[in-house]
Amino acid sequence: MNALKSLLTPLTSNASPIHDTLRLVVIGGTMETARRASMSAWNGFVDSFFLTAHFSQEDYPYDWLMHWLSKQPAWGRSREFDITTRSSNGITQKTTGDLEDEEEEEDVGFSADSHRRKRKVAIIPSVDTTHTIYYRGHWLRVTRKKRFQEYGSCGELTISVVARNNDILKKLVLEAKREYEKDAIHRVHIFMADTAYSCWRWSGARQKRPMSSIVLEPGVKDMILADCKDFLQSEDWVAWFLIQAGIPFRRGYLLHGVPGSGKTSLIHSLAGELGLDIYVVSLSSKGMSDDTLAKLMGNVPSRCILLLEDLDAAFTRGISRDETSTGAPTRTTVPTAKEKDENKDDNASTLSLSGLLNSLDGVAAAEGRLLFATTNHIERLDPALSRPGRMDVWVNFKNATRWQAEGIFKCFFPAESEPSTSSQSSHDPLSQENLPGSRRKKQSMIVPPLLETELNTLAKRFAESIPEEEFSVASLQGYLLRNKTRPRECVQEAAAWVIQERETRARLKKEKEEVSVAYTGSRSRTAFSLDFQREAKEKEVRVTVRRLDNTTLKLTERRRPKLVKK
Ligand SMILES: Nc1ncnc2c1ncn2[C@@H]1O[C@H](COP(=O)(O)OP(=O)(O)OP(=O)(O)O)[C@@H](O)[C@H]1O
Repeated sequence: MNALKSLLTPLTSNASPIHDTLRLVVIGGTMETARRASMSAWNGFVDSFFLTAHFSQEDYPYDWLMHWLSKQPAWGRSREFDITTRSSNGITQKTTGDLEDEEEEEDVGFSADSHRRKRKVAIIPSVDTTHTIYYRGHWLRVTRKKRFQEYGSCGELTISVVARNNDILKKLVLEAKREYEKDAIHRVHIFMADTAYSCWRWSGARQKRPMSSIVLEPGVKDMILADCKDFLQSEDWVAWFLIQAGIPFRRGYLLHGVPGSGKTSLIHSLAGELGLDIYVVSLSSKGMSDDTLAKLMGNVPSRCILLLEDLDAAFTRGISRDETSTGAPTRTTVPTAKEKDENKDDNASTLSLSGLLNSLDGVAAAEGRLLFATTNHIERLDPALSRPGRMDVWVNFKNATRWQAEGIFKCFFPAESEPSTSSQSSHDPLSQENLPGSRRKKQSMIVPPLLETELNTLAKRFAESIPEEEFSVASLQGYLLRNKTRPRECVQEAAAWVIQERETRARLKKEKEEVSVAYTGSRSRTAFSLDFQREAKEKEVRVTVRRLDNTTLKLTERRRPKLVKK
């Protein structure tokens, strides 16, 4: 205080306007500094009572909390908000009833106007706005933020609460998790490998597909499902014992066979049945390398399905293998820095087979996850990759048998129970009982339900028109989809469709052969022209040398190269 007085005395002794102004500046500045200091001290004091939790969009708890918040009325009453049709987690954010209408639900597509996909609209409070929500006797301060990173922005949620310890935040997270899982029970989450940053990106949540909608030869589905369940239910001590004994605790399934036979569909269906997320890696994707794959494998959660898609495509894109290798994982074929540099330009996959085997066999792989690999060309796979221990269960997917044709027909048309029989849910996944509300209503409006006896007869007749193992289930599904409102006509026209399909295939095959011949011809012409250019270049060099040699001889001859057709 004395110091302030001594500072002000020279000013007060002189009453000129300049001095008055200076005096005001000094007093004002001092007061503002004091105010700021006291405010920050107060904030610091108040903040010392707050517990704050941060949730990053890159991790699951963020999704749980966003889902929980979307159900809080205070969150929906925000006065500054974003309107979006995208939900961060595949589970629609329910913030307000104003923009929602049960009839407006996203339609998956069985109605005549299914091309007009309707979207749900959600309201999410804008970033950097703070909301106060009352929860179990505490006031939560919730703020949504955006954090900028090297590869784009990432959402963040901050929740502060005045409490003695973090019990209340733990309760909140657990409750949010439970609610999220309850609502996500009908969905399978899919994560795709991002090779650029060696991490997993959430790519969407799909509606679970009932196992009954996958039509495979009797026993196949049950066998795989039982095997997966058996593996997942292994007691922890079994896993521990096996790992200690050096025995790999993992299970690999190789699904191979013709395209469109249900390999991917079966995996999605199994994921739904087992309540697992799917992590998908395409080994031939750009930028895939041994290191990237190892990092990705290390970041897969222990309970999930890891799907290696189109295993054979990775080979055609140049997975290399040391010829002397025995199949045991080694690092000998890891591309050198020079090789990597050469590949950098086209960003191609530099994954080696040894790198792949290392990743599959590595420590991170032995955590009880299910590995599924699919291929259309099993003959192209290295035996080391598909040997038992890496791929324990092999399933061959063939073109549709008559039995499958009958099954897929029944999946397509709704069945109505016979008046006399008790109401019984048919195995049909699209049957009235198995469809969600609005979709069930719409389908029964456009497809008149068939009595079960008629459906069985039609399905049998349809199967009789389909040749054994000639068409994929996907192509039969395409035909049924085109006729989804006319089951009877669909059966009558099936034989004609088969003939038409055969003709189309023959025509396409012929066209392909012609293109291939033309391509081979043009390639040989190109090869010839390249040979010519190379030879011309060599001659030119020789002539140039001669010129240099003959400078004194004054020889300036330039010969044309001879054309040699190889
Ligand atoms: N066995 C099946 N049961 C039911 N639907 C099937 C079956 N096979 C194929 N489909 C249908 O055909 C379509 C393609 O199937 P899917 O993608 O599972 O085949 P895929 O064998 O994985 O093919 P690709 O090898 O080309 O990846 C899907 O819409 C699926 O519903």
